[in-house]
Amino acid sequence: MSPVIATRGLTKRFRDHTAVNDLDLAVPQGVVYGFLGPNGSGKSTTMKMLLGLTQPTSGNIELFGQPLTRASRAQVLPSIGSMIEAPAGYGHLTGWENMQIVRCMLGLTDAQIERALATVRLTEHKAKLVRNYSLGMKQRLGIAMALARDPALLVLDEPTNGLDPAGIEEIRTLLVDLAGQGITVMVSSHLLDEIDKMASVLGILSAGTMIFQGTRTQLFDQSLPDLVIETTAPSEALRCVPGAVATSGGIQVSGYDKDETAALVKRLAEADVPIHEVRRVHRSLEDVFMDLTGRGGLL
Ligand SMILES: Nc1ncnc2c1ncn2[C@@H]1O[C@H](COP(=O)(O)OP(=O)(O)OP(=O)(O)O)[C@@H](O)[C@H]1O
Repeated sequence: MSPVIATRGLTKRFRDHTAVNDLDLAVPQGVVYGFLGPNGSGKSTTMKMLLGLTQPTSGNIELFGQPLTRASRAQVLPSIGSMIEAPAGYGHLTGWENMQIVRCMLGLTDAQIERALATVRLTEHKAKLVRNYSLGMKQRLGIAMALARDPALLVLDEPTNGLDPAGIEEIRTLLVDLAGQGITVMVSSHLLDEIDKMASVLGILSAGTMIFQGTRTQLFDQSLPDLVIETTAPSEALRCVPGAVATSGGIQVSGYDKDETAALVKRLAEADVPIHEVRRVHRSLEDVFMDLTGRGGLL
């Protein structure tokens, strides 16, 4: 199946600054795609280009297998719900009144509005003024606005921004549910933790460039956990293993694959270094990111 979003060489320059550089996105159907990167890495700019809100400097965009052009825009965009930057909503109107504006603009029915509010669990708060909503409720109203048109694709820019852990969990559950119903969800965040728990495919941006795209497992596969070798003779072991560092009870070394590990163990054994244990260090996704970004860190 062709991806719901596919870009080739997507690039956006603002004067002499390249905000998005040669991006090849591939967002499969029916997944939560986590679009991750630090502030200023180009996530919003990319999403705006996908929605036809800003023109790429170069490159191509395909949505639902169709090139995004001026001519195809009117056909394709109604299938996409979006929330870019701060959630929409007039504070002096109620949630319901805000949704009515969306209904009128998009020519929707009251039933669609009711359903969207129910999906984000705002039905019982729909008569409240939006300025009295919590941040989480405002975010959910923004998502309801994006959902009202029954989109096949949702594009959400930082929908968990500023939420407390319970609010994040609520949005996470909602987005995973929507993907379960076949809606493709592209969601950006600058926080690794928020994305990791909901996305099955990750795209990671750093300074406008995609440094990784794939599943979480593929991400882990790209990174080799450090090896820890327990020995009672760390000084001898260090002499045999260039680049190793001493740890309590042994030495630690990075970048050894399976074959290299076997050769290393053989070398240590031949040098009569007593080996009590050889193990991989447990790694968090955060560690893997650190590796990818050259220990400079992503976030
Ligand atoms: N209209 C614009 N004119 C000039 N530069 C811009 C414009 N929009 C974005 N930029 C620059 O492009 C880069 C990428 O910005 P963008 O907002 O896409 O990043 P982001 O990853 O979404 O970050 P954030 O989470 O902070 O919004 C930044 O350096 C930003 O200053």
